[in-house]
Amino acid sequence: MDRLIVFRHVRAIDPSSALDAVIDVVIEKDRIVRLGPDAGAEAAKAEWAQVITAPGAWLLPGLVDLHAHLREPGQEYKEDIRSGLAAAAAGGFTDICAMPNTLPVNDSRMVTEAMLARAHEVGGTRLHPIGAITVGQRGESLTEMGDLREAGAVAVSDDGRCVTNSAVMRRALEYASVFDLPVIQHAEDHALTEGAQMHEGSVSTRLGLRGWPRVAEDIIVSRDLLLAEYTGARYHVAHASTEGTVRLLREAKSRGLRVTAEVTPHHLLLTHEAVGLYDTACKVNPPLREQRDIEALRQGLADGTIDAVATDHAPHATIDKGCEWSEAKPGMIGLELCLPLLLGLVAEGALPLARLVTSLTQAPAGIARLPDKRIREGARADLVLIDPEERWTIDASCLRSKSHNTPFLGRTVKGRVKMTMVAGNVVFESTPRSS
Ligand SMILES: NC(=O)N[C@@H](CC(=O)O)C(=O)O
Ligand SMILES: [Zn+2]
Repeated sequence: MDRLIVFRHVRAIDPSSALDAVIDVVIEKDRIVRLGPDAGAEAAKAEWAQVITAPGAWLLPGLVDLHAHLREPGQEYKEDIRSGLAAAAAGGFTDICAMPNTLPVNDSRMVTEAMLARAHEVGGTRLHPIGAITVGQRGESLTEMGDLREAGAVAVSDDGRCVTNSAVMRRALEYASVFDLPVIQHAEDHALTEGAQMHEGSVSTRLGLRGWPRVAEDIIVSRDLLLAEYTGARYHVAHASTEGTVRLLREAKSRGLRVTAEVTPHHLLLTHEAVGLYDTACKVNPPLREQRDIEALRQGLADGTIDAVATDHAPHATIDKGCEWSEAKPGMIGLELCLPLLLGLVAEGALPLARLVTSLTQAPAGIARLPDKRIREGARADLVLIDPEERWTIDASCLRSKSHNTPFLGRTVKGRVKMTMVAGNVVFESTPRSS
């Protein structure tokens, strides 16, 4: 018998289809076949139907992450494709894009194909590799972007490193546009951040750490916007962290440039004060900044200047973090915490729910040119069911990721992913509430 899943009386939220209503959603095989008030009443009577009645639950399109580090190949002790995809499914993601700073770097068809073959074996959440911009991420010669694209890469980036040479960046934008690939920049002028350990400000002064000033990001973003305008290419800013980046993007977009940007949950929620007394869980690139940056990033996300939320899920093992601050690797995990943390922002009134949903679904899908994320008849059944009321405390034992490097451990959040579905297949289902 073909698969038949019936969601009864769920609040379905899909801003791109102007949908926010309590309805039934019926899934046959891999597609949404019917939706509407009581549209599932008949189907629910079928003996083989799997009926999901979850009063108060929300049904959203499957989430898309433009920026995750899965560490395979090469650093599987931090994460691998299996654990990374399991974490993604538990976080409500049906599609994630994997950054190329693996070992070896994903700068070739061979690595892209190997990653995809592995993801295929594992199943569940879909993996979309991002190829490197330059060979070995060394910032010198361009990769074979046509090959990467043909093998399945959805974008190019040297993330972890910035393409600082203007001539290389210009050629990268020109070359990538031949293949309609967005160029994702990790905007950091390395000359200004040499030896830097955190945001340059009052906390870095107090702790005696060398600072990573905002302007190191702003300089690259402003130069890149000029190059994007000159070349007409698709340019995307990874993990925007400064007030200046938001201002520059707003101006560029007002003139119709084809530029996009993402922001991470941690840059929307934490300032440099979180570093406290050298808490290495808060060491991240770009660094946690100040309240005025948070305000600008939230405003930018709310008004669409920043298109997408991306996790920058950057797993690191205890050995990489349980050391002196200066030795600790930058990065924090995010796949399983993104949605509940940001639902907190919505609850506070700092972000409209519709913007949050769009920035985690339709917007990143569009940037990576993935199929639409929609809740409507005929759409692929990529869905996430959440209980918006469930309170839970973030604890290492409930994480699927191999690494637990996050400053949010111990924080109580409201809202939990109950089920994730990829093309009608349930790839994650939470155990029923124990209380
Ligand atoms: N964000 C980080 O602090 N670290 C990332 C690289 C990156 O995104 O810059 C990593 O790969 O660990
Ligand atoms: Zn980066």
